[in-house]
This record gives sequence, structure tokens and C-alpha cells, in this order.
Amino acid sequence: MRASLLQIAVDEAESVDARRQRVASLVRQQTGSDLVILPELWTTGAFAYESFDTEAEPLEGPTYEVMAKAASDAGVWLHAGSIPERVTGTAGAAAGAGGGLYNTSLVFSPSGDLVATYRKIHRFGFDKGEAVLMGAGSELVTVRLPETTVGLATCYDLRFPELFRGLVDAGAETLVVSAGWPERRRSHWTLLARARAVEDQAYVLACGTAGVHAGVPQAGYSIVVDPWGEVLAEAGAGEEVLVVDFDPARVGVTREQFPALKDRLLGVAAPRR
Ligand SMILES: O=C(O)CCC(=O)C(=O)O
Repeated sequence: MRASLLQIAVDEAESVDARRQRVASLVRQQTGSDLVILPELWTTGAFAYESFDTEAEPLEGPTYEVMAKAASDAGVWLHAGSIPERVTGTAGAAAGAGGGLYNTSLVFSPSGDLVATYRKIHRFGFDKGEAVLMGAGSELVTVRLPETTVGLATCYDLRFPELFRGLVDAGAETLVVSAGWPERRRSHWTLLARARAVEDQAYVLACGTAGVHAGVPQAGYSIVVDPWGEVLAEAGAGEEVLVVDFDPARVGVTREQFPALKDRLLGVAAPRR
């Protein structure tokens, strides 16, 4: 299976619409890949808090339109990263202090159909930024691809192993993390991506952003880790397309040969011993 991680540079000098078109063109160039992955909030930048409201869009808004077409033009499964999603009416009120906004990821099939959405569960910022501007998602999401079951996570979620265990329990073998991780904590990014792969005996495909937005230098260093914790591919700091081939069957083999997941005693319905 081939994946392309598009580590997009998010720069305020480029308009959101120009970036949408540029990223769509990059997606089209990935024909031949099975799965293409974009970062978190790449239209606005994950730290451009003022733009969340001004650039918010409904689920089937401008990013949806452009990305659905790009997925079908390229004939790829597309994790189109996340958008600041605006939800109106009663459902919007449920976003609480988030004022009807969610940090929502979109996944398209190779025919351009929206097959899954994931609203980020763990919002970053403690008592400011995303944590107060957006509502929290509450549902774990997996997507069945022909070769593997993909579990979805967004950025700060990477720090919460129980979310990933939940995805594994739901059948995930490949864990996709779409992120806008800052340079300041790059060592955590790499360490946590490898930790999630080792403890869940799953592939981790983690795609971040490059560049500087809202004064926050982004880490880059998107990474692909195998179920044994080995790094298969890693990007540098700048904008980059990271292409990697991996064998989804290795998840089953690893879990069979080193069956640590079967020895779980806590948080499982029927412990084995
Ligand atoms: O956990 C971190 O260090 C970064 C998280 C983050 O930037 C985000 O979730 O937007």
C-alpha cells in the first residue's frame, strides 16, 4: 500500500483560497498512491485562532467541494485534514463555548464521496485558543479501506493513549494523525508517534504542517512508523510530500508473534487472565 503525506506550509501571505487550489493540485499529483493525507486546519493554520471564525465553513463547504473533486481526479482515498466546521441550529449550540465550531476531519473515497468525518476530541490550549473556540467531538471514527482499517486522530489527541486503544478495539490497524504540531515540542511528536505504534502494534501515519503562522513555527517532520516502532519515513522541516510504501499485513503478523495486546487486564470487557 502506498501513502502520500502532504506536509503543507501554512503561510499567511497565501490566501486560504489560493492554498486550497494549490493543495488540490498536489493531491492530483498523487495518482498511484492508495491514501493521501493532509494536516490539521491547513486552510487557516492550527494556531490562527482569529481565522477560525472568519474561515469557518459548513461540512459541505468550499474545502469539501475542492477536495472531493481532487480525490476523484486522483482516484485516491483522501484524508483531507481538518477544517473549522461551522454547525448552526441546535447542533451548533451543542458545541457549547465553541460557538458552533468544531475541528473536523474529512475522508473521501476514490470516487469523491465523503465516507467519514471526525471531530477532534481533545482540543488544545488549556483555557484558551482552540480549547475555548471549538467544541469537543465525542465519537471515535474508523474507516475501512480495501487493505486496512484506519483510525482517525487529530494533533493533541496524540497525547491520549486511551483514544488510540479505543480505535484499536474498534478494529484500527493504521492510525492516521493529522496535525499542526509546533516546532517547540517536536521531540514529543516523534516520541509519541513511535509510542502509539509500539503500544498499539499498528502503523502510525502522522502528517503535520510546515512554515510559520500566527507567530508559531511548525514542526514539520511528518512521520510513518511501523507496528514494531521503526521509522519507515520521516520528512524534514519544510513543505514536503512524503511517500511511503507499507504492508498492512504486518500488523496481524506483529500482533500474532508478540501478542501483548492479548495480555491487557484493564479496560477490557473480558480480561484473558
Ligand atoms: O500537544 C501539543 O504539543 C501540540 C498540540 C497542538 O498543537 C494542537 O492540537 O493543535
